[in-house]
Amino acid sequence: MSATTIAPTTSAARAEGVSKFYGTGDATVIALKDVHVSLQAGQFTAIMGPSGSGKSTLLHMLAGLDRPTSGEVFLGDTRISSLNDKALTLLRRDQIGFIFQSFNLLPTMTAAENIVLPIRIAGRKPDQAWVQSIVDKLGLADRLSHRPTELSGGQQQRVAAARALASRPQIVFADEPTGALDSASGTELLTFLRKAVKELGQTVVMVTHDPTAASYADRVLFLADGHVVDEMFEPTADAVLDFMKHLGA
Ligand SMILES: Nc1ncnc2c1ncn2[C@@H]1O[C@H](COP(=O)(O)OP(=O)(O)OP(=O)(O)O)[C@@H](O)[C@H]1O
Repeated sequence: MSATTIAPTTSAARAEGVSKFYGTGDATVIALKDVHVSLQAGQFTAIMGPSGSGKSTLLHMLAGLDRPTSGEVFLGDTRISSLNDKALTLLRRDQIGFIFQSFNLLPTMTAAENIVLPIRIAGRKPDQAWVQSIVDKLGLADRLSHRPTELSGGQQQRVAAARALASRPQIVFADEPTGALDSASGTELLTFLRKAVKELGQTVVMVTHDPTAASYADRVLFLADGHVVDEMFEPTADAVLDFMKHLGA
């Protein structure tokens, strides 16, 4: 009988017994309750669930944008829930990429300047070959000298995606990244995120309402009432939609 080899897996981020309460007394809202989850490095994970189920709260906890009421959050081997504010700010700047629904580009800067801004702020030099490969994959090469107002929403979000990946972060968090995009621009962005994971070895975690967007992921986590209630690997849009109907979304 041959021995079974279990492939080693590395956790890019994990939550251990994470709860998050907002408010006090009768007004307390339980946004997350005892969540245990581990997100694999080199995977594309989508977080789905009905409105108010805790998706953004979980993303904010994992990304060190907010602190849990109880429980622990790790980025790789670093216990981020016990870092002070300054250390957490540096960790976010140096090791995490963010893509938000609203792009958050600086209007006075060109696309090229926006893309490398976090690296410049950190006092480092961009890896030009890496940045160029990201820009090429995103089809932004002929837009680099444009300012955000001279770009479409889809192009602005692709600049935001380039900025998120420019420093080769340990993990990229995307909160509803296609929420403000038309479907063609959304597809372009999702195709890029898929390639960033498959071809560039990046790790992406995305909150979305859209089953089609979730189908680009390797794994979907389903939240309901502040709990992770299920997960799906190699999701299809139809399977995700069916599951969301069960959750009453
Ligand atoms: N800063 C806050 N203060 C008070 N309650 C909050 C705060 N942030 C979130 N909540 C509450 O926590 C719960 C979870 O919110 P969260 O935004 O994480 O859900 P979500 O699944 O991302 O929702 P949506 O899909 O509508 O964006 C909700 O009941 C929400 O009203």
